[in-house]
Amino acid sequence: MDPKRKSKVSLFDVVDEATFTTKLNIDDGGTTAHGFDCSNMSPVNRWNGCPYSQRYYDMLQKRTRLPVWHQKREFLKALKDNQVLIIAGETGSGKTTQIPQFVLETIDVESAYKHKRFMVVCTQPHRLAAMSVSCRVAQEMDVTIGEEVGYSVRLDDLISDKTVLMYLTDGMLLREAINDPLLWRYKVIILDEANERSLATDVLLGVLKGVLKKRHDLKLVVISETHKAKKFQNYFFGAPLIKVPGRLHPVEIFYTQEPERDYLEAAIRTVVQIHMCEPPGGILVFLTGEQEIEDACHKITKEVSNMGDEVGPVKVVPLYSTLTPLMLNKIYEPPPSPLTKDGLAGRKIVVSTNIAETSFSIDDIVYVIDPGFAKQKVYNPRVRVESSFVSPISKASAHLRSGCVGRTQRGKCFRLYTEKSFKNDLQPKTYPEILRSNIAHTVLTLKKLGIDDLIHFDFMDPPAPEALMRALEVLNYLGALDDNGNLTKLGEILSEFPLDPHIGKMLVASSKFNCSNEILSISAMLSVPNCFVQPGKAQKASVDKAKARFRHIDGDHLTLLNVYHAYKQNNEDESWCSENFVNYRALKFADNVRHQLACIMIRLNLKLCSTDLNNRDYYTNIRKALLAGYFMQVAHLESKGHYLTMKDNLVVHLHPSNCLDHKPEWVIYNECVLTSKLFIQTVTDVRGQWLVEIAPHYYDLDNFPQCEAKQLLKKIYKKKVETRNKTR
Ligand SMILES: Nc1ncnc2c1ncn2[C@@H]1O[C@H](COP(=O)(O)OP(=O)(O)OP(=O)(O)O)[C@@H](O)[C@H]1O
Repeated sequence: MDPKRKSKVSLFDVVDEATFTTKLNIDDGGTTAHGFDCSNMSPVNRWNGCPYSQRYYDMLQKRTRLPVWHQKREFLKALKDNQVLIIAGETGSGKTTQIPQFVLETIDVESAYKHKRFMVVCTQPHRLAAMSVSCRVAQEMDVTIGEEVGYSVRLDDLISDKTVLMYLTDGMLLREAINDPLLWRYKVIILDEANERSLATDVLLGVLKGVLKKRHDLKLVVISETHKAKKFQNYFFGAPLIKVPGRLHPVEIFYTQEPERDYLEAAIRTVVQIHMCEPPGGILVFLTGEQEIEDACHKITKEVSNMGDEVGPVKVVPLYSTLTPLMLNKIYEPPPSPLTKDGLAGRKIVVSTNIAETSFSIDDIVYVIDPGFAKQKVYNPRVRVESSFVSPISKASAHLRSGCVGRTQRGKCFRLYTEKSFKNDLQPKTYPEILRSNIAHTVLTLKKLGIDDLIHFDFMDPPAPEALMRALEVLNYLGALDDNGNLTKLGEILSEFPLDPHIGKMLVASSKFNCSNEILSISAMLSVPNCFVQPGKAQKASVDKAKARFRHIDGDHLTLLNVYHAYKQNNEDESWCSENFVNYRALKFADNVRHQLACIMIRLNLKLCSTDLNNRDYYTNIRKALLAGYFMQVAHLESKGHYLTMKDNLVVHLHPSNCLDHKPEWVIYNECVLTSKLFIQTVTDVRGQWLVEIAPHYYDLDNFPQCEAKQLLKKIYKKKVETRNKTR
């Protein structure tokens, strides 16, 4: 080992803050603006033995101005004295980037490398946050991303055996616990944004509570927004709480006089008004989804450019979870310069989903526009379908949004709803994901972790008994759990896929149906929200024409397969994508997902194979494999012209976006969406006899409600018996 790497610091010895540089702006007494003594800092990076770069010093100077720096000593002392610690603070105080680095200072470099363990992990609810924060922290530590600092997210990671700090999604840590139940690789676990209460965070909390009892050397730091910190304190037996001040300047809140009829139009109008009338400063607009955000960015840019020299230039930046870290960096860039020397100031406008409420803090934002809506995932256990709805946000969410300004200067928040509506209509808080999600995959993970007594598992907020029962039932029908609720061999396999168990089942079945290559592509395409670009109304006809080129008359899954094949045949070419209105980034992402899923299949010894394209069973085999995963999401065309879902008997309609050229008697579907009616989306034509062939245990007529489909299935069963008798 490089002797320069040697450190005398052992775990939880508080490192003296006197580790700074003379290259900082130091006052005469050798201290920084915060009074730290910088005179005896080593000029060599203890992690890689290299001299620090100038960028390191520049960043360090900024870091020392973050509110959390004032509490470094207090934090390290509390961490030394306690097994669990709760940190609460407003967004932008430096928790995500600095706390893990403070913890690292307590780690002995030599033993870190000797034991080849990741010492510190910090979880994030969003993959984009994990990827981007790790890059930022690698820069702050003056090391290469993927070496000393890395990330691990679903289907992607960048780590090495040198990694000592890893940012990862909470779901990934949960998966790690499957193979390493006591998480021996970690010395300190930091659960960041715990207040978001993602499904995986909630399960992790329960799992970690158990691990902490068995591993007294493990430390846990839970980072939360101030209002929810008390709940974490209570959950962890009164663990100490450190409050970090965040917002330092007042924020004025404005409401509309009357409710807005069209929140999107109102948001764009408000952006333009602010840009025309308010002093310089960035604008953050909250909208609900990727397509809406892209449209809004387009419209804002157009409206501002129509105004010519009357206003300064704008840089409009989207922010949503499927961006790449490189694209995300734009949110931190400065506003555009004035067009001429004496021209009007430029402005940065970030248009984001609610991901910006907690996961990203952008310092130069002065104005927030909050239309009061967000896309929420809701699971209906009765019909076993998870859907996304645009719904009003909670008061807690509105508070977080207004908290995105005011840290570096005074700010303004424009709520596009009335004060009365804020007071009377918004519910106090957003319900944790565990109370509104399909928990089948979570139950599978818990079973794999050896947690059988789910009723008594220490959930912070236990899921509804109906949701739990539904999850157990679904897993039983899929063959992942036996009738006693124990994990089967297939369940073990399905738990290896970081995906909904229906997709896992489809992948496993696809090897038997000789079409796993195709099902891999379809599964990957299902993991991206929209593979087509949807520009404004003007181009709708051209987009529809382009889409028609990929259309497969038997359904949307096969159309997705056609899009993927065309993308590969055209050498993943970006300009081909834009000519055909195919979302290049989405396809690139899907391709990566496909690669990762293929690796899992190879590891599990599942055959990668295809039926010959000229064989007439090519598409039939694919449709059968789809049904093997989705046999619980089937609808039948009733004589009255609508569809009825199997067993639940819900009246549904084919979504107008479907690619079918006919109304099949039976269809499988991926989602149910409620707009003007209840629609089924992403549908494919299947045959009635396949239902009884592939899922006879589910289509057992003794347990089937009366409906037209039951009569048909009876006939199919009868015919099957007759054919069998004939062939005997
Ligand atoms: N990738 C990045 N590029 C530039 N600046 C960044 C980046 N990531 C974070 N920052 C800046 O670092 C500072 C600290 O951010 P940090 O995320 O640690 O705060 P936080 O208290 O954890 O806030 P949040 O709750 O929003 O995550 C902020 O000024 C932020 O703007």
